[in-house]
Amino acid sequence: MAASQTIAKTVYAGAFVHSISLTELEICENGAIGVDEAGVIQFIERNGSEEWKEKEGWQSAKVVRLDGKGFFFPGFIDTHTHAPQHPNTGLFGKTTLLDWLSTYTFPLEASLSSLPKAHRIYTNFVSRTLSNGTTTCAYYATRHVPATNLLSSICLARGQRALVGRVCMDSLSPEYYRDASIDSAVADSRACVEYTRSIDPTGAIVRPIITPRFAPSCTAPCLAALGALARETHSYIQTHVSENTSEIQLVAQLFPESKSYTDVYDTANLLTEKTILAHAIHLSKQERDTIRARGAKISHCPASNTALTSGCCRVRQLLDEGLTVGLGTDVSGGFSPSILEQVRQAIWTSRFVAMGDPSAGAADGKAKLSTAEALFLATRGGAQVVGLADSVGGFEVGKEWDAQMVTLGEGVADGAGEGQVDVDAFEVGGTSTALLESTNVDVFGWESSEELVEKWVYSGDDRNCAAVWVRGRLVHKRNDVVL
Ligand SMILES: Nc1nc2[nH]cnc2c(=O)[nH]1
Ligand SMILES: [Zn+2]
Repeated sequence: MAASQTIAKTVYAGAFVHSISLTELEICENGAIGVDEAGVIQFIERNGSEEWKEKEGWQSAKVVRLDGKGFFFPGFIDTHTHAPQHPNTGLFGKTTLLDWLSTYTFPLEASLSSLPKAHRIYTNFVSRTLSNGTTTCAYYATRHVPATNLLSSICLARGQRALVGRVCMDSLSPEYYRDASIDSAVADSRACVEYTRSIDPTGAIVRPIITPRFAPSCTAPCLAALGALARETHSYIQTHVSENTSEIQLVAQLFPESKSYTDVYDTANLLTEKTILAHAIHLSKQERDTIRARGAKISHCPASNTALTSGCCRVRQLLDEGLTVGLGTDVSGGFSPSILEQVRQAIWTSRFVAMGDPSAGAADGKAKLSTAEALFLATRGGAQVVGLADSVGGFEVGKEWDAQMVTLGEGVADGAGEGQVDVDAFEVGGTSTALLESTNVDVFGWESSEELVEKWVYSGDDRNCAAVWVRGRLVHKRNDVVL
């Protein structure tokens, strides 16, 4: 499924679900969404209306009909992940951030000096994120220019929207995996920006992102040079902030002149409206105020934060204070490439905060995120974080068709019917192996639409992701699906 396929005018008919505010989902049981040849939504009809059949030019449109249990849902947006770390997914033992980096992460990333190895990992990871419904991804690559450029090319060829960043690190990292100088770090980053712009001049699919790994990996002059490069090239910026308490202490030692971790980045002009800050768990009020004032955005990475025991991010507080938040898988600190998994994990983390996590202070009943709120972060919130709020994240006329088709299986066979059950009258069989294998979500037929969404969130996975489109192009399809 290459990005070069031509798109037919298409009507997506059936149920659709999307966020209409932080707290509200629209669940339309019988809709029709018309998408033109440019992948742009031209009309949305609700309540079984078929007025579109009278619209000029739409009579011969292709129709993708979703019958049975399921719905169209906006593509997920992963606001922070590390493609080269994918082979380590699930491998972290009992480490915390700093020993995890030196034990697991730096050796693997360094090995992507081998382009064939990078090719194998990146093609697999892009397929994996697409098959989980991720239509946009903010990727860290490694410090290697050829492998970083390869990741940009793969995203473009597969049609996945991506921000792709060459990782900069001129300090404290091992000798075998370090930028030789500030000049080379800047020159190599510039080369990656230029390459990405050369293969996708409008940035419709891939865009470059300046990527200082995190403050401990960069000297102050290197951070400042990267801030200047981002300004000069009008680029996005991504980095990590305030993930782990030992890391915060290390930053205080390395940058004694700075008021805080956030201030290190602010001094280097790295906090802009186009900045994505991953984790942001232990920020002070002053730091949060600075981030908001600069318009920088936050990627909440709940699975990673728990896996590396970094802490419980108080997302409710960030939202209440007006910060912009999306979700990130942070593979391989995070153990899953799925944003649906992050939706669950974000809800869980918020419940730990609500119950009174020791690092989060007193219990806070208001902290709990609802399913609708977590799905907002996964779609519209993410779109705000990566600068695409006008084009993706929800279904409106004028937005682009970045969507996934969620199917929830045929339903569990109704052997018993209603009323009295005579145990002896039933065969002691079981649900078919085929059904067990095809979905993890058991649907009995009496669930409301709202309950089907809840079931998908709590027990769904990539088996429920039947097809995925970016800008109207089909970029993933489950094998059994005929469109
Ligand atoms: N989670 C995470 N935090 C980091 N801080 C610096 N590098 C990394 C990384 O690769 N993953
Ligand atoms: Zn990360």
